[in-house]
Amino acid sequence: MFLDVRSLSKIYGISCGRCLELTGAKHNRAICPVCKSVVAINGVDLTVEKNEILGIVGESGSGKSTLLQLIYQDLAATGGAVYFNGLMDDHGVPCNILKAPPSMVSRLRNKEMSMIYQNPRLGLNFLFSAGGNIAERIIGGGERRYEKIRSAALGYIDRIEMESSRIDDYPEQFSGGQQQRIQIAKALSSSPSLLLLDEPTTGLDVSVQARILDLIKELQQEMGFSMIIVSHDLGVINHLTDITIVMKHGSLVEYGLTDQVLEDPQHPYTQLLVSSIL
Ligand SMILES: Nc1ncnc2c1ncn2[C@@H]1O[C@H](COP(=O)(O)OP(=O)(O)OP(=O)(O)O)[C@@H](O)[C@H]1O
Repeated sequence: MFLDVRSLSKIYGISCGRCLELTGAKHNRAICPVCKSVVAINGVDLTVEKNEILGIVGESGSGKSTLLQLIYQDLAATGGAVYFNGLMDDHGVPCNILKAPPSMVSRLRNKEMSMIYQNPRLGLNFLFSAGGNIAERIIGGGERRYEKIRSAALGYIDRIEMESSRIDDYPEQFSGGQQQRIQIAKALSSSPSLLLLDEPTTGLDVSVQARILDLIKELQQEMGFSMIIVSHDLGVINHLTDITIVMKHGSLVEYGLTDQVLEDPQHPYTQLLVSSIL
């Protein structure tokens, strides 16, 4: 198994010890009735295989972004485990990366996993040029030779269909769609095996959205990484993903092949979501 997430939880607040059992989709609430903590993620289990694309949908506040941030370790989890790409600890036991030493976590974040955020300001350093942003990640992945870094950065600029003459321009000088493409180039420049995308095209013009989604799909097929994508848009989920999970109040209410989830939704929330686009 490439990515194995087990009983993952994130609680904001003091937590009384009963928060997980008293919240989630089955109780139709994310706020613990005893201590009022917010349970953003409640015992989530999921797996992703190599080259597989998992989609996450769910209403606003259901925990989609938090789930990605826990896997990428932008946020610290309250409980649970994440196993990644067969990584073992010093004793030859599968390594829960949530408890891995900082050196391993930084290697995972700088090389093995990449995140593309809805807001380019979270994924790009606006004080660096487009090329500088890509170079930063290539250097983080271990490359130190200037010529190699520059030519790799130019290669990625070309791959996202941008003029090479713009490599020294700053993020501020690009449109929203171009900034997202630079984020994609930066994220992929370390050749990650897992790409996490949090609403990467929300807020962009529909034609720009379509081109960026096609680009992501092409690059995924070419480079063969696994992907987890959060989207409000079932069209995006249908176009890109193999497997879909549906979240509500921090827990999974549906989990299956995307075709099945969209054609024959089982949970009332998913039925509502699907019927709203028909
Ligand atoms: N710092 C925080 N303190 C308290 N609660 C938080 C904090 N950050 C997030 N939450 C809560 O965690 C829950 C999950 O938030 P999250 O951003 O993951 O939802 P989402 O499904 O991505 O929503 P959206 O689709 O609106 O982006 C929400 O109830 C949110 O209010």
